[in-house]
Order: sequence, then structure tokens, then C-alpha cells
Amino acid sequence: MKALHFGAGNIGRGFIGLLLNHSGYEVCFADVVQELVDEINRRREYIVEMADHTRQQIRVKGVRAINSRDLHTVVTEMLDANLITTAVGPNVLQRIAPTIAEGLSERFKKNAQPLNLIACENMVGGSSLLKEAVYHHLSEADRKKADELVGFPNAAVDRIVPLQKHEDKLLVTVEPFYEWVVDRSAIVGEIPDIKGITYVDDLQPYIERKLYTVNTGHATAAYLSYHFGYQTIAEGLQDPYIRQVTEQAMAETSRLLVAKHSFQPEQQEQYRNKILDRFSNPHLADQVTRIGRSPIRKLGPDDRLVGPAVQSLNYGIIPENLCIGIASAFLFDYAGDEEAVQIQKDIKEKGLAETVQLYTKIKPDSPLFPLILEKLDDLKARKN
Ligand SMILES: NC(=O)c1ccc[n+]([C@@H]2O[C@H](COP(=O)([O-])OP(=O)(O)OC[C@H]3O[C@@H](n4cnc5c(N)ncnc54)[C@H](O)[C@@H]3O)[C@@H](O)[C@H]2O)c1
Ligand SMILES: O=P(O)(O)OC[C@@H](O)[C@@H](O)[C@H](O)[C@H](O)CO
Repeated sequence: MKALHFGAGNIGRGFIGLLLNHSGYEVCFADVVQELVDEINRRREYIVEMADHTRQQIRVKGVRAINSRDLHTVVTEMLDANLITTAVGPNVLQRIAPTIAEGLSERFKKNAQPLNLIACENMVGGSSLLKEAVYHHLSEADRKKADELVGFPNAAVDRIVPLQKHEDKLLVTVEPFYEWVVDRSAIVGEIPDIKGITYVDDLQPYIERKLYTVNTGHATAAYLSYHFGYQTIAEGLQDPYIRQVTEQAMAETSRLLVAKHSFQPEQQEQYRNKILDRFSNPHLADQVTRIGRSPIRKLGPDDRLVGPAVQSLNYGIIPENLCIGIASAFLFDYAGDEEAVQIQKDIKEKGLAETVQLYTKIKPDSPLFPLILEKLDDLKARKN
């Protein structure tokens, strides 16, 4: 069994590649960083280290890599692949779609075996988005074949993997916890036997629970921590104000998730507490600039902050603390992040109110709009 995995980064090596390898798959990574591709091919193995007191090291053996810009090689690898996975970032799915479409077209000429493509990105409907982008590049005849032979099951992936700074360029330190949930109903052919995947018939509750609890809390804590001058999330969460807003924002999304998906309130509380402990893992130094990366994406209408805030209103919840999280994202003026720079430029040129509307798509007549602006003033005042 062969898996082609796009993105040999932190989640690619530290989570998806590891689980595929340990389930007996021959893993081939596709990445754009030639140095990384060369290093994987030179060593054919790497180490995943647990961020806990054990510092357990797991060796991932027999892997190889290709450059995903090398169309011919990617297409060749796709001809006999049994599974394709991605962990490249939501914004990159559009970029790999033409290559995947070309690979499918060639594959259909030689191989009528089913194939599943699982996008392991932090978003609702990642594989569906990939499907739409791939279909855009397929002929009508190939779309029909793809309808029959190719599955794009959505997934939720959870494992905190911070930025890596090791002498060993392939070593990845990861938290011990992980969860990989996949929509079984969208699989074509046999269900891939991967140790560590939980298959469900309806992914929506699981992806919303993950994105709107883990990532909502993470983003809220990260943007507030950045604003108040903390480097890592663990440091930020020691600040009583940041801790309180983060906990309350996660409590607001829990109320939404309980109302919308009938999760049990007690289970949801346990889930939140475990997540808060994971954020404060003393064996990880997770930079707030990583967690806050790509603020335009994170402020999107369906993403971790605005998504649950807007939906909360439908259930009679006024998400005061989520609005603090949203407001704090507009204060993320980190020069090392293109999207943060763009937001700050827009604030200067268009003003705050127009910029909030531009990225969140929240209209001025929504009760959330004045709340966000009020929280912005409050956050600025608290710093002075
Ligand atoms: N790090 C985490 O804690 C975590 C946890 C769960 C989910 N995720 C999600 O996983 C995805 C990857 O995150 P990450 O933290 O591993 O980021 P990362 O930057 O470490 O890895 C992304 C990799 O994709 C590669 N890449 C970029 N463009 C590419 C292309 N066109 N073709 C092939 N490879 C390409 C990059 O070179 C990089 O190696 C994101 O969607 C993220 O939200 C991350
Ligand atoms: O990867 P992003 O940019 O969508 O979000 C940053 C972090 O919140 C995220 O990577 C978490 O560490 C991860 O989602 C935990 O499972």
C-alpha cells in the first residue's frame, strides 16, 4: 500500500506520515522545499519525539520524498498510489489542485482502482474544497470517472506541533495527544486501515467541535498574548485576564456546540479542560506568532472566531468573549506575517470599522459589529 502525502512539514512528518507509516503504508512525501526533499531521501527516515517527560523517540523508517513542483514525478507517483493525504495549509490546496487533476487524468487511463484524497487541514470541508479545485481542472469525462473512483472524505486533525528548531532538520517534537477523524460516508472502495483514524458517518459535529474549541481557544489566547507582549501561549495563559477570556470564549463555543450538535455539557467541559492543559504543556514552546499565523484566514466567516460567533446568535448566545478574540486579531501587527501586515495596512487606509467588515463579513447592523469595536477600544486601553 502506498500513500502520497503533500506537505512534509510539522503535521506531515509529525502526525500523518507517522500514522501512515506505522499502519504499513509506504510513505512518499511531496513538498516544495528541495532541501527537505533531499534530506528525507538521503536518510530515508526521521524521528518523532514526544513532548512529555518521557521524551520518547519514534523512528519513522523507509520514507522518501519528491518535489511537488515536478509534475511528471507527482503524476507517476499517483498512478499506483492507494491513498493521497495533504497537510499543506488551507490556502495551498488550490495550488496543488492542477497537479492532482493531471495525476488523476493519467491514472484513469491505466488504473481503475478507487482512490481517496484526505485533506488534513484546519478548516471545515478541506477535502470538499480540494475536490472542487481539482474538478475545476478535469475534463467532463474525467469528472465522471472521478465521481465513480475517487473519494474526498473530509477530516478533522488534532495534534499540537509547534515550529521546530533542532540541529536534526527532520526531527519533529509533537504533543503525545492526537485525534484524526474521517468521514467514512465519503470513502470510495475499501475503508483505509489506518491505526489512529476514527471513522464517523457525519463529520460536521467533530470538525466544528475541534475547530471551534481547540482552534478558537488557541487563536484567542495567541492574539491576546501577542497584544500583551507574551512570546508563547503557555506564558500568555498565566496572565489571569488572558486565561479568563480564553476559557470564556471556549465556554461560549461549547454552549453553541451543545445546542447545535447535542454534545453533553459535562463531556464538553472535560474536553475544554484537557485542551487548556495541552496549551500549557511545559514541554512545548509554542510561539503565539505561529498560532496566530494567517489572521485573514482565521478571521474568515466560517473559521474559528467569526464562524462560532455568528452562529451563536442563532442560539441566543451573545458571544462577548469571542468578540474579544476577534478584536484581538486586528491588533496582531506582527511584521513577519504577510496577512497581518495586510490587515494593518487596511486599517490605516480604510479605517478600523471598514476593515473589520471586510475580513469578517459581519455587517454593521449585526449586534456583533459594535461589540467587536467596543472590545478593540477596551483592549487598547488595557495596554496603556
Ligand atoms: N501544526 C499543528 O499544530 C497543526 C495541527 C493540526 C492541523 N494543522 C494543519 O496542518 C496543515 C499544515 O500545518 P503545519 O503546521 O504542518 O505547517 P508546516 O508549514 O510545518 O507544513 C506545511 C508544509 O507544506 C509544504 N508546502 C507548501 N506548499 C506546498 C505545495 N505546493 N506542495 C507541497 N507541499 C507544500 C511546506 O513546504 C511545508 O513543509 C495546516 O493546514 C494546519 O492548519 C497543523
Ligand atoms: O494551523 P492553523 O494556522 O490553522 O492554527 C494554528 C494552531 O491553532 C493549530 O496549528 C493547532 O496547533 C492545531 O490545530 C492543534 O490541533
